[in-house]
Amino acid sequence: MFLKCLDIVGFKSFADKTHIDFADGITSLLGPNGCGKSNIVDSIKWVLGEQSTKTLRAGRMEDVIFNGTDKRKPLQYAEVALTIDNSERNLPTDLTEVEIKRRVFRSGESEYYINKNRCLLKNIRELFFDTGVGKSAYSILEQGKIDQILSQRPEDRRYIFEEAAGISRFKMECNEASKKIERTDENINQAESLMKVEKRSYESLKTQAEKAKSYNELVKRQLSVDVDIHYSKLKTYLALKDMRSERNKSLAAQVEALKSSLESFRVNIEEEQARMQSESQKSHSLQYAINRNEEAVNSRNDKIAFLESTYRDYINAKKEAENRAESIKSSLDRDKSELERMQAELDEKHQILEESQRQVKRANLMLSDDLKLIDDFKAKVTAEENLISENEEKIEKLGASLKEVVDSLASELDKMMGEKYSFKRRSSAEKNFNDRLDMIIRDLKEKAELQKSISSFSDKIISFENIISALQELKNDFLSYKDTIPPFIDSFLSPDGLLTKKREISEKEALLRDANVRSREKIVSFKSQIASLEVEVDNLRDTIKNMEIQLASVEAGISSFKAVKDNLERSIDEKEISFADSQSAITIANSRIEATANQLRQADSEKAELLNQIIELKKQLKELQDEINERYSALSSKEKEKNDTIDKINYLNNEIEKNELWINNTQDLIQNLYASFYNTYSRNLKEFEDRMDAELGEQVLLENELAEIKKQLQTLGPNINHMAVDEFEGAKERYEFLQKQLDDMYKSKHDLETVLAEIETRSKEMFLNTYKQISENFQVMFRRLFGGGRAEITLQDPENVLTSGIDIFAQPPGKKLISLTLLSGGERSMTAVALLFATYMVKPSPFCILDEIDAALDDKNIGFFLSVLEDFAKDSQFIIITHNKHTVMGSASLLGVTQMEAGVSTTVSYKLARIKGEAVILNENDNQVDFDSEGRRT
Ligand SMILES: Nc1ncnc2c1ncn2[C@@H]1O[C@H](COP(=O)(O)OP(=O)(O)OP(=O)(O)O)[C@@H](O)[C@H]1O
Repeated sequence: MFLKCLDIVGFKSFADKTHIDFADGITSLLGPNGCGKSNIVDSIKWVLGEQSTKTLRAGRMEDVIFNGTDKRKPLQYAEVALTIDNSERNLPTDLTEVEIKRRVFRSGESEYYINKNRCLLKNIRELFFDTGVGKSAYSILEQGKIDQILSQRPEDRRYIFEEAAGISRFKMECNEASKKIERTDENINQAESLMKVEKRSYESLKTQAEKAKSYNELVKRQLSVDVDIHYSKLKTYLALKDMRSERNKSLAAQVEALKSSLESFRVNIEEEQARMQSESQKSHSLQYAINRNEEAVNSRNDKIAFLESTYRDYINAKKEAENRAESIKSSLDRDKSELERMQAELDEKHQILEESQRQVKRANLMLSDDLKLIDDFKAKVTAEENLISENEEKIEKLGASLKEVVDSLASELDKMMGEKYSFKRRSSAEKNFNDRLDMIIRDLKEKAELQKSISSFSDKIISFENIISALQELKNDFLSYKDTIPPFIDSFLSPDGLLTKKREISEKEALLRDANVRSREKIVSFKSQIASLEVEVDNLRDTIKNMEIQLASVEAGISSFKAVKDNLERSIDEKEISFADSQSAITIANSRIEATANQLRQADSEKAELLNQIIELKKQLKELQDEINERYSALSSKEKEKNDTIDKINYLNNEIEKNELWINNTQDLIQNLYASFYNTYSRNLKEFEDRMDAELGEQVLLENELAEIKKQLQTLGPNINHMAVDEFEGAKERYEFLQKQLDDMYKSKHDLETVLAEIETRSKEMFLNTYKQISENFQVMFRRLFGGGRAEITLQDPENVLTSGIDIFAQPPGKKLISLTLLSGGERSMTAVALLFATYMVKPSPFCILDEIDAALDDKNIGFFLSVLEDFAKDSQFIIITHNKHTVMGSASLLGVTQMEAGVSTTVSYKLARIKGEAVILNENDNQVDFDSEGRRT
């Protein structure tokens, strides 16, 4: 088996996803006209890469997409996937199963896949090269193709032979090689015309380049000679410059030496001047010291005079202080005895004051005690009053409770007693009881009287019968009285009873009222105590007031007394201070007298010392001035020497400047050399520094040579193409490149032609070989299909087998050998089938789809056709679209195509069976299918 299954969606009438499994051997595809059988064939062609819309029976490629029905909308894309069993390696790949898929969208975009990998159409075509399968191979044979095979254009039949010969690939390669040769020819032509142009410019540039080259060489030589001339001059300038520089160096060294000696002069002079300055400063300071000492002697004289007058003043001051101290002392003694007396009086006054203060304090304490007591009593009164009002509140509440209890008692009584217990009844019962008791008492009294008399009349017997009966009646009276006392009284009297409550409330109320009475009594007593205390308080306040007045007057007396005393004390203090001052004045005067005497002694000795110093200083000053005079004459001679040296340095510097000028001029000449060189050659002379150390020729000779070169350059003229050398290089490169390219192209063309010739030879061989076999097989197959007759194929142009058309001649049994056009429809089909099978015999295709090629065959020919088909079906897979019942019955399996919904194709499974010896078609439910409704002819 080669074709394994087919999955279609959206392709032509197969709107829904449709999966078709293919079987081995012959499979008949059956169904009514227009149900979509050929669409299955189209889908296989399409997935194998068919690009011709005509072959696909479509106007445009978009027409293969389901374009909708009355009920369905058109789809946007069509997709067909064909799965191929490659276990026999019919396809050039190691995969055992290959799925090729093609998808097209309404936008025109197409996609190809091999085993789900996106690929190009080319890849699919290559997969099927020389397998007999493919868009233009002979694996799919429709009625249209029969016409093509048998058409009047013998060239159109070649593809069958080429496919069988396996030269399709070679043919393609030949085409490609031819195209390549054509392209190479075009390229060669282009390159050759380019070459012509290039050669012209090559030769012209060559001449120009040679001229440019000799020009360049002359210029180079000119440069080299001129470099040497410049360097020769440069060397001279540099030598001159060096000489001047050297001279300047030695002059500068002399200047430096003079400068350093000048410096030492300067240092010596400065040192000498410094020394002289220090010595003159010294002489000044000596003079100054002498002056100062003389001034000091004068000041000592003044000081001594001053000290002597001061000494006298201090003696007088001492005497004054002693007199003052004596008078202060006597006044002080008087004041002190007065103060003692005043102190004793003041102490007494203080004692009186303290006593009065104590009394006031006591009275105040008593007053505060009384006030405290008053406050306590008032607080108690308030407490009792609060108690009373609390109790009254409680009494009020108890009164309300009592009223409630009395009201309840009254209503309870009223309720309990009803009419049974009346006052009247009770009054009468009480009256009866009372009367009865009075009667008994009376009776007993009588009996008692009688008893007394009995003692005298013992014969008389006292009868108690009457008393008993009276008591009996009393008991009855009591019982009837008791009946007037209602029993609920007990419940009233019980601990929870209303009467008990009433009594409790009354008791509480009585207790509260008693308490209030007691509180009121207490309040009265507290208030009387408060009143008496308040009287006492008023008295105490008056007393205190009086005492305080007294106290104030005592205090005032004390303070005025104290003021007098304080004054006295202050006067004593002041006098004591004055006395102390006088004392210290005496002491100070003593010490000052002593100190002044010392100072006088000191001043005298200092004066003597200063006079000695003045003599010594004057001697030193004389010596120093002699030395200064000596130094001054030495310094003058050094100054002269220094000025001489400065004059010499100035002269040398002048010389150096002159030399510098020379050097600068030489430097300018050197720079001019560089500048003139650069101006002439646009190059830096320094580039040729190596010439500096070279042995340069004589300058005159060099200049002659330069003049000669310039003459030669003039001869070459001004028209030099300076780019020519480079341009010539480029042109040469291009020329050589083109030449190489041309050589390559000639070679590649030659190679291609060789390959083409080889392919053609090989193709020719293969074609002829296959052609021969098919030709032989065709004769055999024709006879077999026609049951005799003769047929042959011939090459129209045996010299050019690869392009030659192929003629077919057929002679059905009993007829003459005639051209195909004269054959009947059935004969044409048979002939085409014979050719197809003849080809199969040489190169069987792994599958073959035959679309109604049996349509024109009669039953006899169908028999021949089926017998041949069965033979081939052993090796190949055949799918036949047919309306012929015999073909259907000769198939191994059936596949039905139908349209349950108008315009939408689906597949159905059918199978063949024999019922009562007759071949029938059964559907999936084993129901017999009427072939005529599925097919066309019986
Ligand atoms: N793009 C399309 N969308 C929907 N239907 C299409 C499309 N292209 C073709 N068809 C329908 O497919 C049908 C043709 O199917 P097909 O030629 O396969 O029939 P068939 O079974 O081979 O018929 P017959 O036995 O007559 O040869 C037509 O009815 C046509 O309208």
